[in-house]
Amino acid sequence: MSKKPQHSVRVDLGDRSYDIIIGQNLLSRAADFMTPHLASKKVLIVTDETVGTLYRDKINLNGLDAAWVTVPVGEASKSFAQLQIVLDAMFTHGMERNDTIVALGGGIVGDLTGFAASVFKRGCRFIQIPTTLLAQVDSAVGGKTAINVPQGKNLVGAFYQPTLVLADMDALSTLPLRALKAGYAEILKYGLLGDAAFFAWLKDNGPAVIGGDKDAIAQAVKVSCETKARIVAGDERERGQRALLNLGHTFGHALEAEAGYSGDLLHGEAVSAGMEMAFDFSVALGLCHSRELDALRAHMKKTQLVGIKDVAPLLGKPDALLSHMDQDKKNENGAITLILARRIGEAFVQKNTIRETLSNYLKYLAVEYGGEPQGRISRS
Ligand SMILES: NC(=O)c1ccc[n+]([C@@H]2O[C@H](COP(=O)([O-])OP(=O)(O)OC[C@H]3O[C@@H](n4cnc5c(N)ncnc54)[C@H](O)[C@@H]3O)[C@@H](O)[C@H]2O)c1
Ligand SMILES: O=C(O)C(=O)C[C@@H](O)[C@H](O)[C@H](O)COP(=O)(O)O
Ligand SMILES: [Zn+2]
Repeated sequence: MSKKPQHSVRVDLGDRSYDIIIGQNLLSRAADFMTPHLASKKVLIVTDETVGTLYRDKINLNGLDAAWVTVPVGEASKSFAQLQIVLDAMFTHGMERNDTIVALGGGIVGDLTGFAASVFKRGCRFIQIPTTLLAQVDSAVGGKTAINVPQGKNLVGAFYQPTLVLADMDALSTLPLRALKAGYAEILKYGLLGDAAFFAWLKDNGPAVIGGDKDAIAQAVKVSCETKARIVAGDERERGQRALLNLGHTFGHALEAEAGYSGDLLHGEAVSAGMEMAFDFSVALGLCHSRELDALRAHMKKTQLVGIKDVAPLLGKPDALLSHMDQDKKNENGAITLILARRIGEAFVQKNTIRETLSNYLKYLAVEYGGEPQGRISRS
């Protein structure tokens, strides 16, 4: 048994409360951690091809009646087709409502598996074992589950909480730098939306997080999970403050749609560019001082995050971006809701965005950056 430090963060949701266990050497003890949360021995592990290859032999499932299903890598797996494959595997394994489906992988596996859990026999038990930085700090926590449809990102899904989250820091040692940076974007989000002191910490420690420093990563995961757990506990179904977690996402999801959900633009990359847009738009509206945007840009440069310039080829069609934003789940009465900022550490929910103003901003982006091959996101 490892003596290395281990944190536990509680997501307080009454009888659906659960713990996020953050530590090292957890996969090798997975059965021990999971067993108290199981009502039966039968589990189905959902993973993707990469994670399955790396971790199938490393996760300890001793004593459990475990079956596996593997989906292809990439955003295209958040689909009805892969949902059907996962559900078929659950039926084939003879699962009942009290049996447990386990997501072993990044946010794509987690979102798909959680949605399968929510609909299988009207809801079965569900455990998250996130293996990307993004999934450990964000997607495995809070119960948003979804697949994508042609109309847009995450538009078919459910709020459905896991009973346990096991975040093993050791899994991150195999993560490519690009995926670490994509996860870092969601960590940065917590500083930007409501925690200037955390942003200050990231200014000093962000490069270490991206560089793979285990202590820095553990601290960043802990603070991120604490923040997300607090926000979710206060507003599970995004009727108010939870929408702050969507900072950068209204723009970001539109960019992902324009990129065709291809590997050219990862979710975390779209979010970092989207957060820069949210601050830039806030400055343009006179809601935020330009020095805040400058500070964000300086940090994004230092940590080499994807920014507006990098997504230039996706900015050439402002009307298309606007129509993607029209499908956003935060919208009310036909008007777009955006998460904007007053300063670093203070974001707010802006309902009823004036359409013409947003359209003009997107047109400005198209003229200023659009179509120029300044960045590395390729035109597909
Ligand atoms: N539900 C939520 O609250 C929430 C929050 C944030 C993001 N998301 C969703 O999460 C998805 C993005 O998740 P992601 O960034 O984890 O992407 P991902 O699941 O595609 O994982 C990124 C890549 O890393 C690989 N990988 C995973 N773990 C690995 C490991 N330990 N070692 C080596 N390679 C590994 C995967 O195979 C994949 O190629 C998006 O669909 C996004 O919409 C959901
Ligand atoms: O948990 C939340 O709430 C979030 O918004 C977290 C986001 O990082 C995540 O990408 C989420 O899936 C986006 O939610 P959506 O409702 O815009 O699909
Ligand atoms: Zn996100």
